[in-house]
Parts: sequence; structure tokens; C-alpha cells
Amino acid sequence: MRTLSDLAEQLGGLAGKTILVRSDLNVPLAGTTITDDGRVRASVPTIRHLTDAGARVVVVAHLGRPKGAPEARYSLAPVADRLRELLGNITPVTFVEETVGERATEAVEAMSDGDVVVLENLRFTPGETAKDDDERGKFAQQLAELADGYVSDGFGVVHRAQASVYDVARALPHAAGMLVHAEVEVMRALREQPRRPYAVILGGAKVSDKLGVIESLITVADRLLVGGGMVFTFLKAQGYEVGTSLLEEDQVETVRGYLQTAAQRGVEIVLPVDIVVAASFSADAEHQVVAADAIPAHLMGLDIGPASEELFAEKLADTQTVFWNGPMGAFEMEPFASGTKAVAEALVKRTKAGALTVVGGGDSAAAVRAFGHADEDFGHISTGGGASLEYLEGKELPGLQVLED
Ligand SMILES: Nc1ncnc2c1ncn2[C@@H]1O[C@H](COP(=O)(O)OP(=O)(O)O)[C@@H](O)[C@H]1O
Ligand SMILES: O=C(OP(=O)(O)O)[C@H](O)COP(=O)(O)O
Repeated sequence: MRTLSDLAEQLGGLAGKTILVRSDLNVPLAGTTITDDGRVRASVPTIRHLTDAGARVVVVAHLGRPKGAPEARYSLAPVADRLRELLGNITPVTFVEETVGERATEAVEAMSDGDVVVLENLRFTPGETAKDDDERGKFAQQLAELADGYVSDGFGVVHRAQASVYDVARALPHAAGMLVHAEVEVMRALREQPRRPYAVILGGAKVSDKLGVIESLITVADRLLVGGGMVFTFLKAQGYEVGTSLLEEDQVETVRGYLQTAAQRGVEIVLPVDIVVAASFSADAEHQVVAADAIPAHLMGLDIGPASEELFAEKLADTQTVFWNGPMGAFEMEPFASGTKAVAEALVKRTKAGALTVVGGGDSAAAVRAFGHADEDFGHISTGGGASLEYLEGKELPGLQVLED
């Protein structure tokens, strides 16, 4: 992949050039308060490198999953404020409440060398995520018209063939930013030479997105530990009731197939044996621990239980490589944080024992930091969850492949 120096050479220097930077600034928010700014911090080195070189930097990013129309709770305004602070309040950072259009164009035209403009959430425009190539291409063209060059630095989105990740790279001189280069280097080592036993831990809430990776992961990992919202489709596939828990009904058959394939290949799929259940998705809902095969019909599973914590720790005890994406429970609420804490601690132990441990994903990274762990407690904390998983599967990621041309 081309570097920032390659791009500088191609453009005849960066000073005075307008560079569109696609970052992943999809941070967890409580109202307008950022609860973990890891992704904003990770975006700084590339932006700083460009502004130091005299470029005018236009940052584009998404937040959450709005459906192609503005929604105040998904505004990037608080993120732009945090970026301004992280850049030391010296670099002028202007937030524009529009992604493309007159105001965005005017703001970009008014920039001086070394300035930063942050545009509003890309996913407020339907073109960003459109399935239709023309619609996506049109939006990408509008983004491209703002700049002289494009830098892809949002590692967490390189698995998305979206306008700002994929199409725009085809319309402008481009390069991968420093974060994308650094992340790919770690993931490549993990993909090409994992020391064994190699375990992958999967959890979280993006169940339909991430169930598919299991098909390939059972061909590369020795052990797969499943927690979080993923669990219930597995329990259902085993014939158990899952109450009101997250469930991908139409994936139950597919998951049954995964269980069979894994058994044939001698790959262990480790499922929780007990679950913390509650009546609703809320911190003050009464909760209890039940056996995984006995979830009452009116309750929802929100964490793995204590026996599962022990089981997971045991299954990790001899691993030499561990990749973890997706919290084991709704860790943002204290009563459902224990499983995620236990897995984080098991990984820290493995790091100390010399294993390569990687935690990936916005919420997973936020969780380990919220529990007070330091970056050094893990081999690597990746900004990408789904992106890392798809890379580890061996897939060609559209947002990386397009940078190779
Ligand atoms: N059993 C569960 N039911 C509902 N949500 C869950 C459950 N377990 C975990 N979650 C939620 O999953 C979210 C993170 O999922 P995801 O986005 O897939 O992870 P990451 O951002 O690390 O890739 C968290 O907000 C957490 O509350
Ligand atoms: O949060 C993200 O991914 P992750 O939850 O897999 O880490 C990225 O910002 C991608 O977001 P998306 O899954 O809505 O495309």
C-alpha cells in the first residue's frame, strides 16, 4: 500500500494541498460525552503529519448507524471538539454541519495551510452506504471534488465497500495513513504465523455481521470461544430456548452447520455454560444466573455467568495467540460487566506469559480501558473489530485492496 510519502511525491509536496482523510471516529457516546476516545487519539498521528507538512486536512467519518438522514444524536460535533483538544488547540479545527454541499465547499475553500475541517457524519447521506454503485459513486465524486488527494486511515471501516472508504480512493491520488499501515502490520503477523494454540474469542452485538466469519475462522484457529450477543444463536442451534435474548433466527441452521464442521475438524467451539439474565436491557433490572440450557422464556441473556468465566479462563490458559473481538456482555452496565472483565484478565495473564494477545473493536477496546488496563497489558489494541476479524479470515478487504492499485 502506498504511504503518505508516496502521496506527497505524487502531488509534488503536501503544502497547500487539500487532503481528504477518512478516519474511524465511531466512538461510544453517553449523550454528547465521549466515553472512550481511543479512535480519536488513534487518528491524530496521520492528521498531525499532514498538517505539519502544510496540508489542508478535511476529515470525514461516520458515527453509529443512522439511516441516510441526519439524526442529532449521531452528530460528529463532540468528536470534532475532542479532536481539537487532542491537536493541542493550536491547529484550527472547524466543524461543518454538512458533509457535502455549499457550506462544506465554502469551509474547505476558506482553509489555510495546516487547518483542519471536520465534516458531518458521512452516513447522514444515503450515498455513503448505498448498494447501488452509481449512487455511491456520485457521493464519492462529491467528496473527491473537495480535495487533491485521499488518505484512508480508518482501519475499523476498511471491510466496508462504502463511498468514503472504497469509491473515493478510485477518484483521487491516494495512500494508506499511518494507522492503517500499523494495524495491517500486526494483523498480517497474526494471519500468517499465529503461534499455537490459537484462540479467537467472539462476542458483542453485531451478530448478523460477524457470525459469517466463523466459517473461515474454524479453518484457521484451534479454539473459538463465543460470548456476548453471539451466544444465543448457538444455544438455539443446540435446541435450547433463549428467551428474549439477541437472536439471529435465520442463522440458526447455518450455525448448526458450523458446529458440525468444527467437530469434524477437531476445532473446539467453547460456549458458555451459564448466563446472567434479566427482564430488560437496563442496569437496574433484577438479574440472576441460570444454566445456559435453561433460560426462562421472559428473560434476556446479558452476560456470561461465573462458571463460564472459569471455563473460558481455562480454555485460554495454554494459548500462545489470542484474538478477541466483542464484549462478553452488556459491560456498559455494571451488573453485566463481569464476564468481559474476566476475559480481559485472562488475556492480561497470557500477555505476561509471552503470548500474543490482540483486542479489537471500538467497544472491546473501550471495555478494557474502562476496566483500567493499560495498552501494555495486551500485545495490541486494534481500532478495528469487524475489520480485523475479516482480515484474519483471509478475506480481501475492499478498503485495503483499492489502495493497492
Ligand atoms: N448479551 C448481549 N445482549 C445485548 N448486547 C450485548 C450482549 N453482549 C454484548 N453486548 C453489546 O455488544 C456491544 C459491542 O458489540 P460490537 O460492536 O460487536 O463490539 P466491538 O465494537 O468491540 O466490535 C456492547 O455495546 C455491548 O453492550
Ligand atoms: O465500530 C466499528 O466496527 P466494530 O464494532 O467492528 O469495531 C466501525 O466503526 C465500523 O462500523 P460499522 O460496523 O457500523 O460499519
